[in-house]
Amino acid sequence: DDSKRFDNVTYQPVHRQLLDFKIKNPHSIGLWTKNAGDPVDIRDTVTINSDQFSNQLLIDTISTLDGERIPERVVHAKGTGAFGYFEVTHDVSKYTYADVFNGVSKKTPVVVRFSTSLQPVGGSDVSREPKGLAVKFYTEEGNLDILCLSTPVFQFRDPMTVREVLHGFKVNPQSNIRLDFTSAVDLLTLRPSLAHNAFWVMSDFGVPDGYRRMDYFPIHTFEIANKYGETHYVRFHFRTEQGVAILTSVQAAAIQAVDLDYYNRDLYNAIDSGKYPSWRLEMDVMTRHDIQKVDFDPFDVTRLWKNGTFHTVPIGKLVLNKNVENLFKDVEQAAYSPANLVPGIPGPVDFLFRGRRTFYRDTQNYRLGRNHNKILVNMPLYEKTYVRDGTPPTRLNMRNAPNYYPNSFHGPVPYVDERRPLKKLEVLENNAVDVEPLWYFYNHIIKDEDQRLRFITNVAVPLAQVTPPVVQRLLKLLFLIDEDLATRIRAAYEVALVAQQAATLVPTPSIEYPGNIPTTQEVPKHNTTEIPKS
Ligand code: HEM
Repeated sequence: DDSKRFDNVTYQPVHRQLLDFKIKNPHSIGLWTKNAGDPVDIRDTVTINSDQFSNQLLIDTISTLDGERIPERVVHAKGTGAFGYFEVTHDVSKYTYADVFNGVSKKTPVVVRFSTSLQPVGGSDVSREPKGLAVKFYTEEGNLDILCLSTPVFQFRDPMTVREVLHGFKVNPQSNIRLDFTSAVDLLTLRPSLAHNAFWVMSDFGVPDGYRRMDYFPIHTFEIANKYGETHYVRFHFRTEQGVAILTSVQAAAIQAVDLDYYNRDLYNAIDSGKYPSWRLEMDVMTRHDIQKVDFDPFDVTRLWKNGTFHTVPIGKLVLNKNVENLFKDVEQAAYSPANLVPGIPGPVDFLFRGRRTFYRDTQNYRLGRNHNKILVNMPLYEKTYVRDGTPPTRLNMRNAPNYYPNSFHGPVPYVDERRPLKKLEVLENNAVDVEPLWYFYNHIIKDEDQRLRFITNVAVPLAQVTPPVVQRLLKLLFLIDEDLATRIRAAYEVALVAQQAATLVPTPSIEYPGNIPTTQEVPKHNTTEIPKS
């Protein structure tokens, strides 16, 4: 028995997935059927020398294979997921009446998706870019989706900028080069709000050592409300209980050369071995009064809140204890939307968030179809709507219930949420770019000379690929931020240019094959030596 033979061999859980299946299912899981359910005859599984047009198995096989791909996510395309729960550890009822965060020790099931942000589906996990965590809480009051990045600041405040960033930072339309640094730096210097997030990404924080080893931030300032209708303004943070760990660019390059799935592997192995990763969820809180007094815009997603203006409140714990069963079912078809909020969490009020309310629905309608909330992984615990028909899955389509509202025939009815805040906050945002957070990052968030040196090298090395006028514009921007930073990057850039030139002088040490690739086979010559007559 195979499963016994491998008992003493140590495989990583990712390598023994099939063996684990076999151990769980000591016999075949059943008869193989065609797509409509009729059993497959073994003679139809081979088609050579047969009437292929009469072979429904062949037709089913090829036509479904042809349709296997759906559009990949326009961002955050590469990712993986897991199941788990969220447990409330502290009483936060004075801040929010959201059921999911009320009642110490209450557990809510979750499905999460971790992602890289700019990689295509088959890309590299240890690429230098923000990483994502999306959490879907299946609460009693509907799905709450909280989407986070590994950087505590975002790139821009105006949703209009998003397409330019994805075009400028993803693949070049002619050269097919992923992350063309000329377009990235060009855009960044013309839209300097992007620089703060870029500083985080180019620093040690840009390549964490696995999805388990980083903190995650929803970034936006959320409005939350308690049962008296009082509001607070909060920034949530998921703090890793595995400890923050980073990879240097050199380490990441070495890993990337052999393993594009380094993060996926680490997460799967950890969960499968019972080392369940967890994060503490906490929130930095300001009152309505506080936000009017501070000397910075607390809704600005491109900057951090200043110490002394808020207090931090622990909420609970996110624990992941189950690997997904099927990547397509549980991860690819998952539709996380920041607009999926619940009573007690009215949500962010800034302009970027308002944009995001529409984008995710729209992109998921395109990617998964208009009924994407009826796909298994996205289905809320309870749902009764007046939505009907459309592209499958429609599930029971509300059976024979009335399909218009209002009606006098006992269709679903709305409720009155008396706790809902009466006043709506209107926020106006400034379009100016403040370089102070960038100065602060370089001088205070970067803690020591080693970190500073790695940051400078990470910025300077790719600059050698960028056209000189664009580099000059970047150096000007850096001078506005901090003279020491700009001087050191300029010096490191000059070294990088020389190193790049030197690299072109050294021939690539590839191995030559003599002649063309053979496309015919030599007839082996037989030994014609005559056998001596005895
Ligand atoms: C204008 C701003 C933004 C736009 C237009 C945008 C757009 C998108 C789109 C189109 C997707 C793919 C969704 C899908 O196909 O299912 C996505 C995914 C994601 N976004 Fe954003 N995004 C923006 C800002 C942000 C911000 C501020 C955060 C976090 C603080 C964020 C976090 C994420 C995450 C974590 C995912 C991956 C979701 C998943 O795992 O399925 N995004 N975003």
